[in-house]
Formats: sequence, C-alpha cells, structure tokens
Amino acid sequence: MPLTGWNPLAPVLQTVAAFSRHILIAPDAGLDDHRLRPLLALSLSPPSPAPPQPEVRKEKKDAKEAPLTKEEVGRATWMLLHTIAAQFPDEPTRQQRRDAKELMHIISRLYPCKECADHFKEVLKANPVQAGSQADFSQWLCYVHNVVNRRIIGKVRSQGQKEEN
Ligand SMILES: Cc1cc2nc3c(=O)[nH]c(=O)nc-3n(C[C@H](O)[C@H](O)[C@H](O)COP(=O)(O)OP(=O)(O)OC[C@H]3O[C@@H](n4cnc5c(N)ncnc54)[C@H](O)[C@@H]3O)c2cc1C
Repeated sequence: MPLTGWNPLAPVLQTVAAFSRHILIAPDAGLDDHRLRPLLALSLSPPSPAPPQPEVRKEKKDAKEAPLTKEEVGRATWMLLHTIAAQFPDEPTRQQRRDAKELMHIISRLYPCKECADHFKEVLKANPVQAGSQADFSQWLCYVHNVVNRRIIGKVRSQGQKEEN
C-alpha cells in the first residue's frame, strides 16, 4: 500500500530498503541505479498521481444527480402499477391478492411525495383494493387513478379543454 505523508514506520522502511538495496537486490548498485527504483517506489515514495479519468459529460452527470419531478415519479409509478395489474392472474392465489393490497398500501406509505402519499391513503380508505381477479384489479386501479387525476385541478382543467377542442 502506498504511504502518504509522514509515516512512523519510515525509519524502519528506510533501513529495510537500504538493506534490500545493498544486500539482497543489487549489492553493486549506486543510489541512482535503475534496478533499485521499483523497490523504493513501493516502500517510500509518495503515491503517484491518479491516472487521468475519462471525461464525464457535465449534462449527463447533472441529469443523474437531479431528483425526478413529481410528474416523472407519478408517470413511472402509474406505468408500473398498470403493468402489474395487466399481468395480474385471472385467478390469483390468496398470497397474490394479499401482495396486491400490500403493494398499494406500501405505496401510500413510502411514496416520495408526502402530500400525494397522504392523499392516496385517503383514496385507499374510501376505495379498498379490489384484487379478486385481473379484471378487478385493473378496473380498480383505473378508478383510483382517475380519483387522483381529478384531484390535480390543473390537469382536469386542461383535459376538459382538450375534450372541448
Ligand atoms: C399513488 C399516486 C398518487 C399521486 N398523488 C398525486 C397528488 O396528490 N398530487 C399530484 O400533483 N400528483 C400526484 N401524483 C402524480 C400524478 O398522478 C401524475 O402521475 C402526474 O401529475 C403526471 O401526470 P400525467 O398527466 O403525465 O399522467 P399520469 O397520471 O402519470 O398517467 C400516466 C399515463 O397513464 C394513462 N392514464 C391516465 N389516467 C388513467 C386511468 N385512470 N387509467 C388508466 N390509465 C390512465 C395515460 O396514458 C397517462 O399518460 C400521484 C401519483 C401516484 C402514483
């Protein structure tokens, strides 16, 4: 391991290096002999600078660090939920029905927008999860998605405007 700064073992290492240099490695070597460089580099010299890293494009890094918007998280979550509902078995086992309910309740607790999560808890209370079959679960999910849609006033207004046009 490279040593950095002052090392309390430096005198010991120097002695070992000198011993190695003159007795074990190259007894005939002078101080500048090239045969001695690897050993000295390993034991005593400061760490060599890190090799140059490939340049990371700034906009990519920023995009990675930026949190998702509420809309992006919402779209991704609804997409996942509707996909799960579309793949839900026609005749789910008791465990699968339980899992579907639990999933929705977990989302209502852990959803990364507190205001949305709190509202969704109320939505679930008023509309208990229906997961008796694929059709049940998909229809229930569309219904609660619409309840959330209606809550987002601007969205309802802009959808209404679209329908009028
Ligand atoms: C559990 C949950 C609670 C949320 N609560 C809030 C909140 O309280 N306040 C808030 O501002 N945002 C909330 N959001 C985010 C919000 O629902 C939207 O995801 C976000 O506003 C982006 O909307 P969007 O118009 O892109 O489409 P989204 O509503 O994200 O829908 C994605 C796509 O699903 C399809 N879709 C739309 N409605 C239905 C439906 N009823 N059935 C089937 N498919 C449909 C459409 O193709 C749409 O483009 C919540 C999201 C989730 C998952």
